[in-house]
Amino acid sequence: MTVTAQPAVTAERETRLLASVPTGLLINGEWRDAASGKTFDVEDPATGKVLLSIADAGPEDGAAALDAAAAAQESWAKVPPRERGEILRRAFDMVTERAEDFALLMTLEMGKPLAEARGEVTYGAEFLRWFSEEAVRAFGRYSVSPDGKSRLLVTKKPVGPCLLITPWNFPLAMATRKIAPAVAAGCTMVLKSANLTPLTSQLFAAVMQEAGLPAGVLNVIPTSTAGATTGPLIKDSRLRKLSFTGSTEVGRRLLADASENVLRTSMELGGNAPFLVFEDADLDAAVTGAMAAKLRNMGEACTAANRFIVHESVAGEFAEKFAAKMKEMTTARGTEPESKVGPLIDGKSRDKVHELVSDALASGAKAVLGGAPVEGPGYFYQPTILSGVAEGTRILSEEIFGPVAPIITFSSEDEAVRLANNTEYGLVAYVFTKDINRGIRMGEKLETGMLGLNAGVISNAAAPFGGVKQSGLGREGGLEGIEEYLYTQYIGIADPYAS
Ligand SMILES: NC(=O)c1ccc[n+]([C@@H]2O[C@H](COP(=O)([O-])OP(=O)(O)OC[C@H]3O[C@@H](n4cnc5c(N)ncnc54)[C@H](O)[C@@H]3O)[C@@H](O)[C@H]2O)c1
Ligand SMILES: O=CCCC(=O)O
Repeated sequence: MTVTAQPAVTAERETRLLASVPTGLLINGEWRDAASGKTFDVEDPATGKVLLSIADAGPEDGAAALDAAAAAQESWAKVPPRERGEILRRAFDMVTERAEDFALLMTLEMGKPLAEARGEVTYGAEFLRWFSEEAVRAFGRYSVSPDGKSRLLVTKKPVGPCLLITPWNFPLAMATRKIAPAVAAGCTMVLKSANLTPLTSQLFAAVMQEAGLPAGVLNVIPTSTAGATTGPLIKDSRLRKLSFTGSTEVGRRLLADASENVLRTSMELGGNAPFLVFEDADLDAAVTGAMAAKLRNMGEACTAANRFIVHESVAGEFAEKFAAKMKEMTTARGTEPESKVGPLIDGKSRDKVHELVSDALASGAKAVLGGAPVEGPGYFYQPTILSGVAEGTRILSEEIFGPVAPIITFSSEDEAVRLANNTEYGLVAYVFTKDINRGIRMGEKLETGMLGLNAGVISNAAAPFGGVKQSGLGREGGLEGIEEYLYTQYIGIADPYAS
């Protein structure tokens, strides 16, 4: 495996890369037009220019994709686990070899700075490597019943055809985090990629084909009509699982739809992460962590720190040091070498960010830095810090999804915990303290699926990613990730000594 050097970004390279992206639907191993012949445009959020038009799946295409997945399920489940793992391992090598292509494509369609996109390639590819290793470890067990009169054989089997729905913010990693464990477990799939960033999934699906994935195992249906195209699939009895990553609002609706067939579901939903800085924290480390937890992906991450809850004795110094670092962050198209903060995904998202900031300012908060959209083309927003944000302000209860850090203060550990848990979300929390006992106590008291202790980014293919409360159900990655695509079957065996 060779990792490519970092070639310069030129208009020709962009054009060549875009020309290599399949623009059709992938159904039963073939790229084809939508039955309606319709296409939709994918835009560069930094310039508003159309990058590519791709096939726009409708209900008929969705049905064809599920037909293919259902038809391939039985034979795919019989493919030896080692072979499934080897396909994933080849895909890992191929994505790594084409890292620069994947990174540039993500920067073009999603906006993140190229350096961050490279980071996502590493992160996203790691799910392929991790699950290539997990494919051969879906162990069951054999035991003697407590009364000794029978034997218990417990096996793991693939759940069957899955519908995977992914968001726009991590175009590669959110796809590989679902596809890799499904492949490892022996499930077939229909992937509905995000309509704002479908291109990375298109290229990745082509890589999976090249890596040897049989026809029908992965079917890809980008669409501009998500509900109409995937709704019938969720109600089709051949579908056995829905794995969704996206907003809590949409997840809640899909869960209701999935209840009709009592579908197995995984839900990776929204977050409202608290970032706690205690009075004994190493403030420089806390600021480094805050920069990562806030500005990774321009704040467009479910794991983004949404509320900075800082002890009153260090809040002023923390805000000052944080602002000094934030000031160094240049907003520019992600392909520009100086870019540290790319554009937000679209005008609607930027308006929502500004609405939350304006509401906080009107409620008495102070802008330590920023506080407005960036003039000119693209959906850029100034890196922003707000201090003196009052409890109950909207910005503390809604996902910001932008480079904005509201600071609220506390005076006791109990108050910090109360503020942190005061949300319907429960994805991740960050805690900065030098007191290890306090760190452990926070792990016990904070209602989140994940905790970063003196760390601002904890995403890792080897770790179980997921939330509690309205942040979702199930886990992706880690030892747990493959379990989401397996069901347990128990076979009771009569006493082998009975005559
Ligand atoms: N917990 C996690 O792991 C995680 C990871 C990334 C993003 N997110 C969350 O995702 C959200 C941002 O992503 P988004 O704006 O793409 O979310 P979204 O809920 O709007 O869309 C997510 C996906 O669902 C599709 N969709 C929308 N309506 C649908 C419907 N009726 N039927 C079927 N599919 C439908 C979209 O086209 C997209 O592919 C944030 O809330 C963020 O926190 C969570
Ligand atoms: O947006 C949420 C996913 C972020 C991650 O996997 O680190």
